[in-house]
Amino acid sequence: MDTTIAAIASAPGMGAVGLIRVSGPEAMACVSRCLPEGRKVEEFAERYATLTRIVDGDGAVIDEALVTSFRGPRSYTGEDSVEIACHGGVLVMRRVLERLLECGVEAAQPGEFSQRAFMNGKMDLTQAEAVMDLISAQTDLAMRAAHEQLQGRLGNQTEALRSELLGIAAHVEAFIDFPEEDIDTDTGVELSKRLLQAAAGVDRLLQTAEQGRVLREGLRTVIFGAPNAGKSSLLNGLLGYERAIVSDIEGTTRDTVEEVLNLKGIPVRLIDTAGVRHTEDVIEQQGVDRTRAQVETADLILEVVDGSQPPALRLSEEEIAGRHHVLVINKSDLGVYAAWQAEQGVAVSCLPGQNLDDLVAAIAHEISLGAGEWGGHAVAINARHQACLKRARQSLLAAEQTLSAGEGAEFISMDLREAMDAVGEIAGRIDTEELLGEIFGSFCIGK
Ligand SMILES: Nc1nc2c(c(=O)[nH]1)N(C=O)[C@@H](CNc1ccc(C(=O)N[C@@H](CCC(=O)O)C(=O)O)cc1)CN2
Ligand SMILES: Nc1nc2c(ncn2[C@@H]2O[C@H](COP(=O)(O)OP(=O)(O)OP(=O)(O)O)[C@@H](O)[C@H]2O)c(=O)[nH]1
Ligand SMILES: [Mg+2]
Repeated sequence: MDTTIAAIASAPGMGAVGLIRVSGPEAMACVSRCLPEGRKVEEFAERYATLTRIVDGDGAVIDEALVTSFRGPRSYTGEDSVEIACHGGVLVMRRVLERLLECGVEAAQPGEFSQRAFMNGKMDLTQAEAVMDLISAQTDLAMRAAHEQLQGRLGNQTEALRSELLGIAAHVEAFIDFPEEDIDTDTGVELSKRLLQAAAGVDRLLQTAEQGRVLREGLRTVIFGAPNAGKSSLLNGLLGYERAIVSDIEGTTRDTVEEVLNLKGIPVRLIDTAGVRHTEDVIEQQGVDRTRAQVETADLILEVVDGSQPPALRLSEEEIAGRHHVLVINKSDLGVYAAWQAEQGVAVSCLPGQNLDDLVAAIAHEISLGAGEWGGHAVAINARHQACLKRARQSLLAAEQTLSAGEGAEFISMDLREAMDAVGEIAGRIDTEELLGEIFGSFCIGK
């Protein structure tokens, strides 16, 4: 962290304005070297944009830019920082960055600005993660969840939990200091109650894992069915534009086609697949294999059938057991074949101009949208938080069992310490560089 780093912070590619970020002890000095003779960032009004030229080593102009300085600790990273808002040309930004590298800065690693902000106590780990969630959010609901986390909601909850555990541990440890004293019945009952309450708190957080995963990654929704059932037509109908090729030739879709649909705030990753049938065509067969693989990992299966025809190939009972599954009886405009009437499904038509509201409602129902389960939670944890919380729960339950079994306080204390470590890890009480590197390494450059 004694180096000075720089990166393009705006999206890759051309834009009206491009932002280059510089952070570290030499940020102002390095940027000053890129300015015309006599101009110094140190003399610019701090936190105000100043118009200046950026020049190369020979004094030739690279660009005209707005430069803003932030003196640490009052900056995003907590270090001295400078932002250069230059023209958003790919070449312009690259030239400015190259000039900075000549002037002594190093190219930032992915997530390095946020990692520094974390190291300098500007944000906890859940907030740093929330920054990335916010950037990658695809729906309002996902954005709101990221915002809650960025405000410190999850970090505050886990830190409160940790401090409760610390309180319990202090109580338990008092008995270790006086080995002749056993934990008396009243204290044992009280401690046990507090341990179980803490475990219940952990459980409540764990229950938001599924929602968190879907908000971050989207609900993997696979459109399955025989060739010509109208799967690609359904994809297009739900999206509201012609994403996939539709034709009356069986086997039109060969590879999977994926697009995100915003379904009442939930990002739904719709995956159109190749129609499943027996085929001698090796390429089509590969498509069919891909379809089968997609079905196995789907969060939701939309099984599309041609309702104007008698039932043929269907997913088996075993294949849909315990899965979110909606039967879509398509081509209802041609009349629904009698055998389908008895089935639990949604009759639709994917001809252009038809509305698919009934299907959207059925999907929403299937994933419990109607029950107000979405968006009601203040937090939605990610996979890393989930792993920490599972460890914490296990240790808490172990501590409670040790207590109930009347075993020594030092054993309870050990379990509690493990639980505290696991909970503390969520907000970033981690002492290995490696783990941090792994987390921040998945961020984007310039963040
Ligand atoms: N130009 C620009 N826009 C940006 C960012 C940025 O870094 N630069 N952000 C980056 O992601 C986000 C805003 N987040 C920020 C958070 C804190 C500070 C900051 O300077 N904090 C100081 C001062 C606080 C204050 O003045 O109240 C501090 O915490 O001490 C800056 C940006 C979105 N927009
Ligand atoms: N009448 C009617 N025709 C439909 C409907 N939906 C799709 N079709 C027609 O059915 C044919 C097949 O549609 P696709 O969407 O390509 O079918 P698919 O299931 O994707 O087929 P494959 O990609 O070959 O597996 C096309 O000619 C569509 O226009 C519908 O609701 N009503
Ligand atoms: Mg198709």
